[in-house]
Amino acid sequence: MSKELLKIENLKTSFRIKDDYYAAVDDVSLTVNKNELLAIVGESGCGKSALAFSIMGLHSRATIEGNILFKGKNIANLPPNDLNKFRGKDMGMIFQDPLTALNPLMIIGDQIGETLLLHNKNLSVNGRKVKVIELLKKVGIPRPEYTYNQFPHQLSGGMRQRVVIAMAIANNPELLIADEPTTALDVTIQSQILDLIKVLKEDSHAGIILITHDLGVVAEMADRVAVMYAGQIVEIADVYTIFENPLHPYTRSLLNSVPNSDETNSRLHVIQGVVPSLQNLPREGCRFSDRIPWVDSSFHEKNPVLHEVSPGHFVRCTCYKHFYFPHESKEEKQNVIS
Ligand SMILES: Nc1ncnc2c1ncn2[C@@H]1O[C@H](COP(=O)(O)OP(=O)(O)OP(=O)(O)O)[C@@H](O)[C@H]1O
Repeated sequence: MSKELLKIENLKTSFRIKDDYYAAVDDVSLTVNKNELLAIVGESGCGKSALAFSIMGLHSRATIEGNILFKGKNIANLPPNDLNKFRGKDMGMIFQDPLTALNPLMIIGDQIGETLLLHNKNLSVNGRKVKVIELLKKVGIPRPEYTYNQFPHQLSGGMRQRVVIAMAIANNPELLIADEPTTALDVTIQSQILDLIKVLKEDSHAGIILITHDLGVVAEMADRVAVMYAGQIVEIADVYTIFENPLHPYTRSLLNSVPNSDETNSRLHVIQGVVPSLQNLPREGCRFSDRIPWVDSSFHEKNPVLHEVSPGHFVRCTCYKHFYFPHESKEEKQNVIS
């Protein structure tokens, strides 16, 4: 049986702004296998959430082009009723902000119970309660019977995120999408939540898409990494390759902008500028070229495509062969990939 759980082909998600449509996700293709954690990284505004919401069918006003194949079935543009058969059952999502993901007027037990009921209409009231308590225990809530009757505002941020995870995994999804699940949490709680996601992967062999800014988390958790810039994947490879042999200037800039305790003398690189807004995104040529103006424009492709430079390692635009950091020594600059 195929290991492939999700296959996205040429996905384009566009938002209407005034009278025009602008693609926030532009020609993205990727796969997620069972028992695999694919991390998606990139600065704010690169299109990571737009991609996650497209997979879950959560955009109400966007146009979606391309294919989203879940176990071979194309779920792009399915009517909500058909999509609901997958959402919350085969596919679960952990959102960035647990407060907005929970209903403030409903006790925790009823919220999780409702998710169970949606996909298992025969579950008795008692059976549901037993299952909810089990789920609360599974996500590490210390007094599940007590928390069952609490409202979201009575819980700490970490506990709320655990509840959101319990909802996401209630129906044993085969695909779990976690969109910056620890952004709103302090560092100790962050690592507990990430450990929980790791355990879930080990226990259920689900495929997981983890969207994060945190490269430390990526190094620790991911099997493969997709680096997104301005709506496109600019590099994708297994986690070891991304950290040991990053090629795209954007990947290298991201990695080089993070302090590394092993290399106390190395200089950090500050990526110039910001991700352009949707209306100002360059739609032709290398989208990252404006942020590396010291690299000669002739080195960029006119229509950059993903090149497979080694099995499973794809890089967009041949400019990677000529990239160097301005602070690098002459020798290092000459050492660029030929
Ligand atoms: N509903 C919308 N209507 C118009 N533009 C949108 C909409 N949602 C997102 N965008 C724009 O699409 C682009 C990608 O946004 P997205 O939220 O996917 O980025 P992101 O990489 O997830 O950022 P963050 O890490 O901050 O969550 C941004 O320019 C954003 O302003």
